[in-house]
Amino acid sequence: MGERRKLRDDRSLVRVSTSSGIGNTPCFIYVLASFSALGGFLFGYDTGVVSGAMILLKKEMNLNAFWQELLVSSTVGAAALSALAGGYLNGVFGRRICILLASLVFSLGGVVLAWGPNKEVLLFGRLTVGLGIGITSMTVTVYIAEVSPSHLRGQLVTINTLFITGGQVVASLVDGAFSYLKHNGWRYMLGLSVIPAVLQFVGFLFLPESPRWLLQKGHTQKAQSVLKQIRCTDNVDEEYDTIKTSIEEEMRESGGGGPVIWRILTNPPARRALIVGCGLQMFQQLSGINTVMYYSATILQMAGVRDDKMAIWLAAGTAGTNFLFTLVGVWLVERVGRRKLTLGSIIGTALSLAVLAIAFLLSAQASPAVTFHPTDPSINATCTQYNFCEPCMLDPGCGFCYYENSTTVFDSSCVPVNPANTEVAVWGSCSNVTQQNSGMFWAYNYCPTSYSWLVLFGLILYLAFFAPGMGPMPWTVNSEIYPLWARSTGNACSAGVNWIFNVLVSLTFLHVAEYLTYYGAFFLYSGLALLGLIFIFSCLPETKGRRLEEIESLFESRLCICGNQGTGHAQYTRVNGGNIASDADASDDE
Ligand SMILES: O[C@H]1[C@H](O)[C@@H](O)[C@H](O)[C@@H](O)[C@H]1O
Repeated sequence: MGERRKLRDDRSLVRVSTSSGIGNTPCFIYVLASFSALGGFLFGYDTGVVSGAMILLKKEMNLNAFWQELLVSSTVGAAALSALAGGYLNGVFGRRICILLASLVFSLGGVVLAWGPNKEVLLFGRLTVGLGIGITSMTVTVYIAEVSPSHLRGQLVTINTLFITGGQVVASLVDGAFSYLKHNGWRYMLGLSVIPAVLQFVGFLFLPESPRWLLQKGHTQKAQSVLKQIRCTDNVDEEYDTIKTSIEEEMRESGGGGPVIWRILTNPPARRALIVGCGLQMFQQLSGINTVMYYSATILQMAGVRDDKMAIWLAAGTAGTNFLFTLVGVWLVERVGRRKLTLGSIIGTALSLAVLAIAFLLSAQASPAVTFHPTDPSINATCTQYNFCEPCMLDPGCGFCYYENSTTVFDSSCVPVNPANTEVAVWGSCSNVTQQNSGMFWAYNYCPTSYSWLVLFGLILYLAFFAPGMGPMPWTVNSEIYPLWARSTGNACSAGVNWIFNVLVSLTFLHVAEYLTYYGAFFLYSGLALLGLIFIFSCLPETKGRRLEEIESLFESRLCICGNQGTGHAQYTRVNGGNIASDADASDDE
C-alpha cells in the first residue's frame, strides 16, 4: 500500500508543479482566508478582553473571587466542549455552515454581554461566546487549509494565529481605552466583538463551502465550480481529479463503518497523526503562553512599572510583541518549513523560560525584608508574621506595603489584602489608595526587585521564540495532517486538548507558584517545554509543500523516527516562480 501511495504522491507532486504556480495565485484566496481568520480575531479578542473588563466589572457588580474566576474560565471551558462537538458539526454540515453558526453565536454572545443586567446573564453571555470560540478554533484552520493551494497553505493557515494574536492586541488596547470609563466601560469592552462577528457572518453568506468537503459528500458539480471560483480559472481538472481519487481511496482504506473516532484509533496512520496533533497542542499550552500573557502585568510590575494604568498599557505591549513575532512565523513557515520552525521555537521557549525562572530566583534571593510588623488585635493576621517580601507575596491573602527611594526599600510591612479590592490593604498605611502619592507602594502579587531588567528580558525573549513557532504551528500542522475522513474529528480532538490544557495551566498557576514559588513554576514550564522538544524532534514530520492528500503517507511508517518520514518523496524546488519536482532521494524508506 505504501508503494502504491508513493507512486500516487509523486504523480500529484508533478501535478502541483503545473497547477499551482506561485505567480498566478488569485487574490480571492486572500479574501477567503481573511474572512475566515476573523474567527481567529474573535477567539483572541474574547479571551483577551476579559481581564481588563473584570477590573471594572468586579467593582460595579460586587463580584467575589469565585464569580470572577467563573466569568473568566467559563468561556475557556465552553470552548473545550464545543471544539469537541465541532468535529461532528463540521462533518455533517460542512465548514461554511459551522463558521456561519460560530459568528452568529459570537454576535449573540456579544449582545448579551453588552446588555448584561446581572452576573447570571453575564455568565450566560460568556458561555455563549465560549461555544463560538470552540467551533471557530477547530473549523477556520481546516477551511483555510482546504481551500488553499499547497504552496501557500502554511502561510494562510498561520494568518489565522496572526489574527488570534491581533485580537489579543486590540482587546488590550480597548481595555486600556475604556478603563477610564469607570461606569459601564466593561459593556463596550465585551460588546465590541459584535462588529467583527457580524462582518464575518455577512461575508460568509457569500463565500463558498470547501470543495473537499463538497466532494466527500458527493456534490461533485458544486465542488468543481467552487474550485474554479477559488482558483479563478477553469483549468482545475487535475486538482479536482487528485482530490477525488484520493477521497475514494481514503474511503476504501479508512475501514468503513463505526464512529470516526473509533476508525481513527484503529487506523494506524490516522492514529499517529492524532497523537502528533494532540501532543503539539498540549505542549503549546504546557509551555505557559497564557500564564505569561495573563500575568504579564504582574511581571511588568515586578520589572519596575509601578503605575497601574501604565501596567495595563504595557500589557498591550506584550500582546503586541506576541503579534509581531507571529508575523515572523507567517514569513518563515513556507521558507524554513513547519518542523524546523517548531523545533527552533521550542528550544528558544525552553531556554527563555529558564531565563525567566533564574530572574525570579535571583529576585527571590534578593527579596526585601519586612522591617515593620504592625498589629491589629481585631484581625487574625498571619501576614504580619512573614519576615521577607517573597513569602508575603506568595500568600494570596497578603501584600507588601513599602516606601522606596531611588535605590532602597524601607519601612516595609506585610499586611492582609482587602478581599473586595486587591488594590488596597485591609488596614495599615496601604489601606487608603489616596495616600499612594506619598512615595508609598502597595505590591500585591509581586516584590520590588533589582533584577527587573532580567525579568523583562526573559519576557521578551520568551515571546520572540514562542510566537513564530509554538504559537501558530500546532494549529497549522493540525489543519493538514489528517486524511479528509478524519479531519474534522482530528481537529476537534486536538483543539479540545488545547482548551483543556489552557484551563488547567491558567487555573493552576497561582497554586503552583504558591507551592513551588514563581521560579519553581517557571523551571517546571521550562522542563515541560524540554519534554515537548523531545516529542517534536522525534515525531513531527515536515508537511511543507505537500498536498493535503499526500500527507497521510507521512504517518504510514512507525511514529517518532526523528522526522525522517517520507524522505524518499520527491521534494520540489521553486524556479522562477514555478514548482519543479526534483528527485531529492530516490530511496524508498517506507
Ligand atoms: O496559538 C495561540 C496564540 O499563541 C495565543 O497567543 C494563545 O493565547 C493561545 O492559547 C494559542 O492557542
